[in-house]
Amino acid sequence: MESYIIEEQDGLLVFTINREEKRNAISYDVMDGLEKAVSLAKENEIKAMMITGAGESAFCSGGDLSVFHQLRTADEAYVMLKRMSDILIKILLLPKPTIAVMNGTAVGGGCELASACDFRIAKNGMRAGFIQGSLAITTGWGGGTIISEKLTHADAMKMLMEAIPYNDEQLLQLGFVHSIYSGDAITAGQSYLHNIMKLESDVLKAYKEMFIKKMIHNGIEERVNEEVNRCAILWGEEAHHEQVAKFLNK
Ligand SMILES: CC[C@@H](C(=O)O)C(=O)SCCNC(=O)CCNC(=O)[C@H](O)C(C)(C)COP(=O)(O)OP(=O)(O)OC[C@H]1O[C@@H](n2cnc3c(N)ncnc32)[C@H](O)[C@@H]1OP(=O)(O)O
Repeated sequence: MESYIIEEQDGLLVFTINREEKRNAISYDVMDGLEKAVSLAKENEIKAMMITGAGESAFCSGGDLSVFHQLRTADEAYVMLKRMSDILIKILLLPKPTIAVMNGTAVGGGCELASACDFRIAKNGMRAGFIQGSLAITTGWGGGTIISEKLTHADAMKMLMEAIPYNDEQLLQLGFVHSIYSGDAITAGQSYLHNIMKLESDVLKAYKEMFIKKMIHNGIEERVNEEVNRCAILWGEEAHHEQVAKFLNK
């Protein structure tokens, strides 16, 4: 089975992580798919991009720990973290509206992926959190930097430093989630974007570029690189490997 699905519906490019049995963890194959999707999303007939996960249980459980646990040193981790951070930057700076439809649990890198999107909507009952701190690392795909641009200082810091999952209502209050839905993920995403999709592509592009300019002015790319470097160093420490081993051996 393919680890991702890319489909187009009336100008909306939908990317679905298709690894339900692994709670839609991000593997190297999923990274390939995201790179392909972002490139397809640039085509003229695409007005907006949606990212979601297969099934009812998880949006994305972050990096695939069973694979990434083999990366032991800072240098080894850096290559993986940098690649995924480049993907997040591409999503962030895509001159089209993007939405993460969080159809279930989003933790670790799953929250980072959602952060790169302009809008985040959550299925009722889901939970999400930047739990990286509990694994003795920081966010390492750029998500910490990105969310510090989008939430208030205190809310972003609380989410990163508490490193716990929050429920849907708490996520709404923190400003991480913009709407709570019930039912089918793709329908919910289409419904959220309904009015936006009525506008001309050039209008959407002009608005999105205002936000892109601000982020670039704020040095987003350089700051994300710093995040990747610092996470890579923590990744190489024994404290991180011990926490991951605990999850894998549970
Ligand atoms: C690596 C990048 C880094 C970053 O920079 O951000 C990160 O992403 S760090 C965060 C990594 N993610 C995690 O620590 C989350 C780990 N997963 C969980 O805590 C839980 O699985 C869940 C997401 C809360 C879901 O819980 P539940 O519904 O009870 O499912 P299970 O725990 O039983 O999992 C089912 C199945 O899936 C495997 N799984 C889940 N998450 C991952 C993952 N991230 N990587 C690899 N495999 C994962 C889990 O091991 C189970 O497999 P089987 O035992 O073979 O069925």
